[in-house]
Amino acid sequence: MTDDVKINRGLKGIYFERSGVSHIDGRAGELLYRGYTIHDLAEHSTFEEVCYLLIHGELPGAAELDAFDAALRAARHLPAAVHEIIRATADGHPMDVLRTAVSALAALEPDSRETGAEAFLRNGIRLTAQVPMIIAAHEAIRNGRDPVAPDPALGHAANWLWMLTGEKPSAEAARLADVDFILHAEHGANASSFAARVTVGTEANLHGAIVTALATLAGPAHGGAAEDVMKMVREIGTPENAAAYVKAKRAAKEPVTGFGHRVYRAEDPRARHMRDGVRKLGEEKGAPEWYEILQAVVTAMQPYARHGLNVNVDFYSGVVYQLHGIPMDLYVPIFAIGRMPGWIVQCLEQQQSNILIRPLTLYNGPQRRAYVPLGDRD
Ligand SMILES: CC(=O)SCCNC(=O)CCNC(=O)[C@H](O)C(C)(C)COP(=O)(O)OP(=O)(O)OC[C@H]1O[C@@H](n2cnc3c(N)ncnc32)[C@H](O)[C@@H]1OP(=O)(O)O
Ligand SMILES: O=C([O-])CC(=O)C(=O)O
Repeated sequence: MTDDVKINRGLKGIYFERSGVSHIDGRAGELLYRGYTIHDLAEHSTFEEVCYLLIHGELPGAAELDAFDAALRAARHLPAAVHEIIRATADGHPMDVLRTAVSALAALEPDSRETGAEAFLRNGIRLTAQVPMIIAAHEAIRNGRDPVAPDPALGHAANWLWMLTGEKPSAEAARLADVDFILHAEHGANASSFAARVTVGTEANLHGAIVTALATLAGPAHGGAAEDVMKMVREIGTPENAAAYVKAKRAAKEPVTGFGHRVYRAEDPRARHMRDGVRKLGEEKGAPEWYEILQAVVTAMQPYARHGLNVNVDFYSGVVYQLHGIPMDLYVPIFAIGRMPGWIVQCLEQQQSNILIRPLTLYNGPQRRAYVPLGDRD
């Protein structure tokens, strides 16, 4: 009932906490994980190494990495009841199936209710290993196949492709998936990580926070964008149609998906790596037109770049998955595989200096008024 309060809708530009995990410079288009640029990590690192870095704060030594990797591989197990739940929900969107299965794991694995750093770490590693298993098992079951057992000889990305397709991936395909996971691993107070922190703020457990995060990631303004970009590319059909498509969207004041970001004003630094992936893979697979359509959209959006409207990470990633023959509805779940360490470390940070996250809404409903008994209402 106060008129002079400043409302920060969407919490735009508001710092709600300190974090030592990732640094985003939106104007420069720079992203650091624990001080290392995303470019160095994408070029030289593996997802397992990045998980260790994000969670423990330092790059691992060889023995530390081996132990971390062994723990991840040892955690590749799903209770039989989860396969039953996947069967029962197999016709649903993979993101709904994934969220339901993680929720079921909370009820099936007794230590999931434990809180505290040690429990978050233990459950976080287990969930990091289980999330790709759930997605791959769903893909097998909905196509009438039995889930593929994990291969302990394969790393995280290669094993996920193996479980998804039942075929051993090439080194290049495994590396591209690995880089994709690295690029999606962490991004500060994005909507899904913030939602996970809100859950932990109530002293809830990690499984609950990951369920919250999965629900939040699914929307098209966040992780769902890659799927929408692919739909857009299909709708555009040929590079010549891109300008008219963009013009119509702008005239209707609708967002062009894969563009825009709450923090970046320069190009999202992660996009560069995915752009290279689309170009190379498109040429390799004899399908260069996808890259050409995307670039035609970028050209058509050029006039808006000076307003800070550039491509984000998801502009190119959908087409990379498409070129790999991965169904469109798996694009958001793939983002979730990559984002696991980000969610875990944000939850750990939240828990280490916990506080209930509870902002205010400024009331603008009716003034105080007299209650009218049911029989006296019009
Ligand atoms: C991994 C990720 O989550 S990355 C984001 C993935 N999402 C998408 O790609 C969906 C498309 N993008 C969007 O909807 C938005 O850019 C968001 C939701 C990501 C960010 O939105 P906000 O930070 O709230 O920006 P906001 O909506 O205020 O946009 C600022 C201006 O840019 C315009 N704008 C923002 N995104 C777009 C877009 N994709 N296409 C066209 N115009 C856009 C807005 O219309 C607005 O213009 P105005 O000031 O003239 O009204
Ligand atoms: O930071 C954001 O708002 C969205 C994003 O790019 C991410 O989660 O990777």
